[in-house]
Amino acid sequence: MNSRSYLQIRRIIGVFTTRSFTTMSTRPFALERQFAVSAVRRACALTSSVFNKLVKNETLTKGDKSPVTVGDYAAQGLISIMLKNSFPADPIVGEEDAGELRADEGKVLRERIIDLANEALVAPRVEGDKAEWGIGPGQTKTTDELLDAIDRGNYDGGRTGRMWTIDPIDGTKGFLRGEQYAVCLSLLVDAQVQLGIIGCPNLPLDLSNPDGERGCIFVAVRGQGCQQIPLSGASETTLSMPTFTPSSLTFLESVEAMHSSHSTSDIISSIIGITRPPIRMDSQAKYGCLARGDGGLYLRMPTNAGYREKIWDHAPGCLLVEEAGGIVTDSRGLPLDFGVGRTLGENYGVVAAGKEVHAVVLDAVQQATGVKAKA
Ligand SMILES: Nc1ncnc2c1ncn2[C@@H]1O[C@H](COP(=O)(O)O)[C@@H](O)[C@H]1OP(=O)(O)O
Ligand SMILES: [Mg+2]
Repeated sequence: MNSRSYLQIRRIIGVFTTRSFTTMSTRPFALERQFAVSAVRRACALTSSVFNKLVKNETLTKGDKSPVTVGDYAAQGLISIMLKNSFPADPIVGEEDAGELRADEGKVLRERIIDLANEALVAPRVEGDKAEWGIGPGQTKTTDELLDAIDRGNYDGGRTGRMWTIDPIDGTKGFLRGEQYAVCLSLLVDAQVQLGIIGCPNLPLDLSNPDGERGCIFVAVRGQGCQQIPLSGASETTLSMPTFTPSSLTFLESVEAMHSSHSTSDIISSIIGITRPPIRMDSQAKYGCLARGDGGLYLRMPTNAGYREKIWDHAPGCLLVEEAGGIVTDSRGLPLDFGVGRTLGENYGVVAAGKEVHAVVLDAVQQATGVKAKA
């Protein structure tokens, strides 16, 4: 075969495989999933670049959170621009708004953010990326376009319709320490999470081998299982939670005791008979780890009854665990309600575990906290 006819055959195969993926797929939310993987992959590259440029190579004064601020705004802007091009009618509940950046004092931050967002937007397209999503060479945006995109995250949420949630850098303290953080995105339809995805650039593929390969995306579509996709480009695997007995559980919990009460978890632990020390980790990476079988239990016990958990902090992770076979409720045993608005409403914490142990854990949570079961 001469090289010309070989190229023609390759082109035909290429066209056929692309079409079969995009138009012949009848799976619900197939395009949204393809989009979300692309957006989160790009945002993970952006946040890793922020870490390498602004955290690793600069001497920060203690408590300087500006790299997180830059990364947060740039990643939300990037995902929001992609959403505007892909699903222009869908509103967004995002963590950030551009108010501070529009003021004169925001000029330096603003310039850094525009540069980083544009760098991420113009990166070459990889398999699965579509030019019409506003990505690839030449797709730079102006300052106003980017600020407007960030501000599209101001939707109030609610019980009806489609909406996306974005948490561009969840686990900011972990991000600054060079530990775990996550880029989180979800699609809700009538207050039900239909698609959840979190990118964890620093997460070991195998927690028992912390020096091994790092970086993955967890993605779930309702009714279609939960998958882990290595950021290296290796093929995805479907996750399912193994069966645990109560005493063989290990807790996953926040590093920050202000975010989840370590002392309440200790009491629950001793009621259940758990002897292993907890795995402490920042961000929704905990939900991804739970879904793939690490630990068997994630508890988030309120430290402050007045704090309102945000929907972008739980919607993606919750679906990952449910699609891997687990159960996620609050301390009353009720499903998390994503239809209240931007928050989950009153704070009853989170109890996420395998279906065999969830009832036992919930009972221990209620004994320890005095929260009553509600039908
Ligand atoms: N008092 C609190 N209780 C629970 N979560 C909190 C509290 N304060 C902040 N958070 C949120 O905890 C999340 C990180 O959780 P984790 O410790 O599991 O990594 C962040 O999204 C952070 O929100 P925010 O980004 O608005 O500060
Ligand atoms: Mg968060």
